[in-house]
Amino acid sequence: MTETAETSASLVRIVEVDGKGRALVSSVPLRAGQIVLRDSPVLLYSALPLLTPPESSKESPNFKYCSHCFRLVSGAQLSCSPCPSCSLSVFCSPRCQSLSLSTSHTLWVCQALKQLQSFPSARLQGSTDLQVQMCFLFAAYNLAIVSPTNFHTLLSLQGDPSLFLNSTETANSTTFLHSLVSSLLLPSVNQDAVAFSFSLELTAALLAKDKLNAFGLMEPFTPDKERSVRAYGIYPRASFFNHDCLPNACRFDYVDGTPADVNNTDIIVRVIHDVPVGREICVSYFPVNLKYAERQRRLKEDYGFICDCDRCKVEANWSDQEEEELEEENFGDENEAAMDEDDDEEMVADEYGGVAEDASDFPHAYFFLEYMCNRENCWGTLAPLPPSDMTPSTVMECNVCGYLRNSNDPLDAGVLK
Ligand SMILES: C[S@@+](CC[C@H](N)C(=O)[O-])C[C@H]1O[C@@H](n2cnc3c(N)ncnc32)[C@H](O)[C@@H]1O
Repeated sequence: MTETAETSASLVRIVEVDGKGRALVSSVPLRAGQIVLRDSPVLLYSALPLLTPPESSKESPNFKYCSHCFRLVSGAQLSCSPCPSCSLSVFCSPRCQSLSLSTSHTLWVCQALKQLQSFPSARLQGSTDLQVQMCFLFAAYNLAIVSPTNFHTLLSLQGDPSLFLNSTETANSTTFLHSLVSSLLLPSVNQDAVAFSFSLELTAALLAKDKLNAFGLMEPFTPDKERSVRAYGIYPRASFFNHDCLPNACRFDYVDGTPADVNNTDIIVRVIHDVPVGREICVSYFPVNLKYAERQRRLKEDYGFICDCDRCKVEANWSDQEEEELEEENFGDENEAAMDEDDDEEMVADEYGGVAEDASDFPHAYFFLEYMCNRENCWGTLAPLPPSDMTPSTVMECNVCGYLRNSNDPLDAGVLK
């Protein structure tokens, strides 16, 4: 991937779209596979339960990943010692440990973790969700201390405090988390620099920013396990991508990639097919195989909107039976997305990845054939590798399992890596 953040930054621009808020649209015609954005996180935090009893701390799920760069800690590194002070964090290298002291694992974070461990609250211990939210709040308030500018950026993202104060249940857990953070002795922060006053409202606002904008860095893919998240990150520029159930872009990360890569937690967004100038670039906020009702439920509950995309408009009219049949045909067994050869005739892509009018009852069939990974239990999205000299690559990469496939090969022809 040769494009830099600087060159790709000019490929998209931010606009306001009615009913969606800010959005990213293409400033130039884009070629399939082109990188439109590379973004680094302003903060990262573990998605795994924070608290484990001290006697079993070596087996803590958190110790699978470096607490700073979130790489899988493997082989000889398994003997890495946890932070001697809090014993809740582990680092994959002296470099990560040393960097973390001024960034992710400052004295305050370390002491706060230690205090939580020493005086555990039964409510916190009993809820993984609260532990993960607590982890986020540590990272967010720590950001206010180590980088007021990035803290401002976090506050500028979409997300209103009312999201975490509007029902008795959420207000109750927000109040609980806020009082826990309050008890953990935030060091004196230069209030002018960060321009915030520590309050329940602020904690609620931060939780809302996290809920609407965090990207998950997944645990390594295995076909026999559900997809699960190892860490969440806030990527401010990537946060401007809106959702579409038939996305024209998808994001990649290479967290466990080359050991020398110091930007291993960056995310890279590539368009999956050609996109004309002025078109909104959207990603899918979850795997594309989810059914209409499930997608609508998640978008409403997690992101607060009703999706009115082209795919939803079509699927809103499907009967349960039709949905079941199409589910069988497309998402049934591994490799069955190939469908019958006869069906193929109706699925002719136009130049921008859309399909011909006569497929109006299932205009997205082509999408699943072409851009959905057919490995068992993967449901990732495929995008071509970046073009070289604007010549599109024929190699498609899956953004979940990472496999590479030549798009000219039959779907069951196996993989390149
Ligand atoms: C990660 S942010 C995307 C950027 C956001 N539009 C902004 O102004 O910052 C997610 C939020 O954008 C809005 N959004 C995203 N996709 C949408 C869509 N397809 N239709 C309506 N609103 C959408 C929702 O408010 C959602 O909670």
